[in-house]
Order: sequence, then C-alpha cells, then structure tokens
Amino acid sequence: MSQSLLIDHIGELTTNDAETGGRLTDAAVVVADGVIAWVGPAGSAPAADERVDAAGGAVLPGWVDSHTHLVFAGDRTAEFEARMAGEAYAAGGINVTVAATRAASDAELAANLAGLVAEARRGGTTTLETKTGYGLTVADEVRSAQIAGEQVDAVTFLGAHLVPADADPDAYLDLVTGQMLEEVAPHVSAVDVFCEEGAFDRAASERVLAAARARGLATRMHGNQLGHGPGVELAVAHGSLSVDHVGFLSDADVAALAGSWSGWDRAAASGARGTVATVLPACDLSTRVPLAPARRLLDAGVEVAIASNCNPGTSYTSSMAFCVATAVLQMRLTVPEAVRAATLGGAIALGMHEDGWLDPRGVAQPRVGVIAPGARADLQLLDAPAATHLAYRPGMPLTSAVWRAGERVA
Ligand SMILES: N=CN[C@@H](CCC(=O)O)C(=O)O
Ligand SMILES: [Zn+2]
Repeated sequence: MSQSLLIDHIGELTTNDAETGGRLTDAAVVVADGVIAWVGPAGSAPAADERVDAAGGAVLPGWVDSHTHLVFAGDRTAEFEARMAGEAYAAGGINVTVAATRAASDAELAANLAGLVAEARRGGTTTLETKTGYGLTVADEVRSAQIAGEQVDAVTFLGAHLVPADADPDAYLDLVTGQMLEEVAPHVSAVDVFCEEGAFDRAASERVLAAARARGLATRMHGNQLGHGPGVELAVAHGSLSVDHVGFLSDADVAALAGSWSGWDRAAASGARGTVATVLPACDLSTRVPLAPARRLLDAGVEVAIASNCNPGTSYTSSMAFCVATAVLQMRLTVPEAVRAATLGGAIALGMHEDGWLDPRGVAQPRVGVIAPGARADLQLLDAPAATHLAYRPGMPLTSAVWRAGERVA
C-alpha cells in the first residue's frame, strides 16, 4: 500500500470539478493509492503520511496532451529553416520522417520516445496520446503502436497519414482499411485520418472512418489544417471524438460542432458528448497559418481542447504551457478557459473524463483532467501564486513539481 500525501498551503487550486466550484483558494489535496482522496480548504485537511508545502503556489491538473506524434526518428531542421525563409508547409514532408523511422531500430524509436515523454513530464504533462503514422507499412505501424503503448496513455492508429512515396494510392487505402487496420487494432484505441489536400480526400477519409467504426474503434481526425475541407463535417457525421487543427472553418462547420454538444452538461462534463475541436497553437505558429478560431468555437458552445501536436515536422514542442500562453495571448481565451482546454478538454477528447471508461480493448481508463476524489492523482505545482502567471509570464519554466498517479515524476 502506497503512502498518502498531503499537499497544503496551495494558493490557488484549479480543480475543473463542479463539486468544488472549479477553483479554490488556500486549499489542500490528499492523494492515496495513486488517486485523489480529498480536496478542500487547507484548514480542514486530514493528516497524511507525507506532506508537501506548496508555499502559496498554484496547483492545477497535469496537462492532458491529446494530440502528438512521438514515434519517429530523425528531425526536419532543414524543412523548418526553409519554411521560416518563406516556403509553405506541405504534407509531403512527412515522407522524410517515414524514411528515418523505417530505418530506425525498435530500441532507437523507444529511446527517442522516452526522451520526448520525459521532456513532456518536466513541462507538467501527465496524460499523453500519441499516434503512429511514420511507419506506413504493416510491420512499421504495428511496431510503432506497440512501442507507444508501453509509454503513453492512449495510442491512435494513423496509417492514413500519407500515401507513402513508394505506394499506389488505391492499393494503400485498401491496406490501411484492411490488413494494416486489422493487425494494428489490438494495440490502439482510436483511428485518425489526415483529411487534407495532398493527403486523404473526402471519399478516402470516409472509408478510413467507416472501417475503424466497423472494427469497434473510436475515431479522430486531422481536419481543416491547411485550408477549408470536409474534415469537420465528416468528424461530426461519424461521431469522432475530436477533430484537430480546425484552422479554416465555415459557419456551417462551427454550427455542426456546436450542435454535436447539445446534450452535454458542460459544468458537470457529463451527458451526450459531441466532437471536440482541438486547437494546436504551436503548430499554427510553426507553419505560419492563421491561429485556429478558438474564441469563436467557445462562444458557439463547442468543447475545445488545446494540444501540442508535438512532431518533427509542424510542431516540435511538447510545451503545453507555451500552447496555453499562446491561446490566451493570441487566441483570446481567458486563462481558466485555456487551462480547462489543456486539461479537462484533452481528457474529454480522449474519452478519459469519466471514471472507468472502457477503451475498445476493454481496458478501464482512469479519470484525468480534474482534481476530484477518485480521479488519477495527476497534479502540477507552479512556482507562481496563480495559473494566470502561465500567460502573464510566458516562456518562464513555472512548473516546479509534477505528480502522476501520485508519484513524483518531475
Ligand atoms: N498534419 C498532419 N500531421 C502532422 C504533421 C506531420 C509531419 O509533418 O510530420 C500535424 O498534425 O501537423
Ligand atoms: Zn497531428
């Protein structure tokens, strides 16, 4: 049995939990057996085996990064330099990483992933989704999913990332929706498709989504990243957990996303869920596209998540604090909105906002993104009195301690 831990003298505690009003001042938290055991005013906190004095610092849930691509080898510094010199991002750059990933050993891929996960943990991230998608052969996609499954919380199959340079498009689509899906499915909980000019068009994307659903897997999408396209429309029509990027949206797209949440109780984060719109601010900056209209989405009643999209091509950072600061300073979210989107929003996008949700393999998932009794004890302590400092002092390494399932990980 693990020791219990009391964190007290918390200047500001963001809980994301309606029961405690979402935010408390002068608060304390008790953790036992890897979950939150008690939350309340510091003055009435129960005793515990160990104590950490937060010294007036702010505590919030660990970040839930619901969109990354961390199983890869190599980097794309030259492509980034060309982009900063004026070239546009194009989907074809993915092939460079595919070649390096195929050439890497399992040990190299696992070590690179471990380094990136450690970096993310130091930045306060306690829940990570990652995608396959840089293998694009049956064997390389299966090993990517297996390697990822050993280190992250949720693995998504992204065989439909790009038609590899050496493949025929029709034959590759048959493979992705057939044998490749079949062999990768036991190792993943969801399927993603890059629905974009130069990647997968409407008809191909629909085939991927339909095949995933027939296989009992959840779906998510890369949509509306480089221009307006059918991504959002398809994601909502197919009941996808999320559609990510969402940079170029029509009024009909926004209305469709908002309508998908009509049976949802936002304060309690319960009820009939819809499709989360995941914005990726670091990617928008690195590819020099206009920032996704997160303000417009929230105002329309859409559930929004913020994720890093950490990958070697379009967003080589796992810093959720940077994404939150950008969402506040440039996307015009308030700090509480941005923090919620980067914690509970990501949890909703992953289906991990409720206790005991069974993923498609029947594996019970923890509740994350909140600080509430029964949730996994994922917390971060800031060297600052309030979460507002994440935007007020952008770029400063404010996260000073991180606990995941009650264990200190940074
Ligand atoms: N857009 C598709 N996939 C990634 C980029 C992958 C890459 O360029 O390597 C993204 O989310 O931005
Ligand atoms: Zn992505």
